[in-house]
Amino acid sequence: MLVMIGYASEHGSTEGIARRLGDRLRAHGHSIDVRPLDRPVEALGLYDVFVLGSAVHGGSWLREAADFAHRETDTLARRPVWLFSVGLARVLGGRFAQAGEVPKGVPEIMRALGAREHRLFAGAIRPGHLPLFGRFVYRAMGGRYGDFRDWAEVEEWAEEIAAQLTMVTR
Ligand SMILES: Cc1cc2nc3c(=O)[nH]c(=O)nc-3n(C[C@H](O)[C@H](O)[C@H](O)COP(=O)(O)O)c2cc1C
Repeated sequence: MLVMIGYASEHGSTEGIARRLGDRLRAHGHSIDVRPLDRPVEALGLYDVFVLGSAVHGGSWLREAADFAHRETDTLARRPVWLFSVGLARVLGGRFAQAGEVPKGVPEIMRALGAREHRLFAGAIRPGHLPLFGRFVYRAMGGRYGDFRDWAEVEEWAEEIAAQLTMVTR
């Protein structure tokens, strides 16, 4: 299968997860293109399968990921699609978790594309990612800094997708 793994990543942690998913799926013999969603993708119709992910900012996907999903709905809806988000809600809990596991706009995208699943992965944050005032607010809300990505969980999900791909025919 020719699989496109598309990502929207402000500071690289979502890109890292996209690349790790790609490595695992490649090990199952699939051809993988890992591509940023803020650049044009040619010949989208050639892909058999899509895995699309975005960092979560302000409770939503980054604009380029949502724009891509809306712009390419016709093509994507004809293929198996898996979605993932990368955020800190689950890691930090409390007020951060109140926004929920599914970012704003993602349920609508799932429905429009007929996506098979949405996963929320833990991401990473450093003080330099936030403006000074943002750092102050983040600390006051009990926020912590670090790389919380759970690579075993990411690889497990890739294995689950790989298992389902054995049942996908073009
Ligand atoms: C400005 C900013 C806003 C963020 N807003 C949220 C949010 O609303 N919900 C959440 O779970 N994580 C939020 N995060 C955490 C990021 O989603 C997390 O750090 C993620 O790993 C970033 O991915 P990236 O490195 O690919 O950009 C925010 C981070 C930044 C820098």
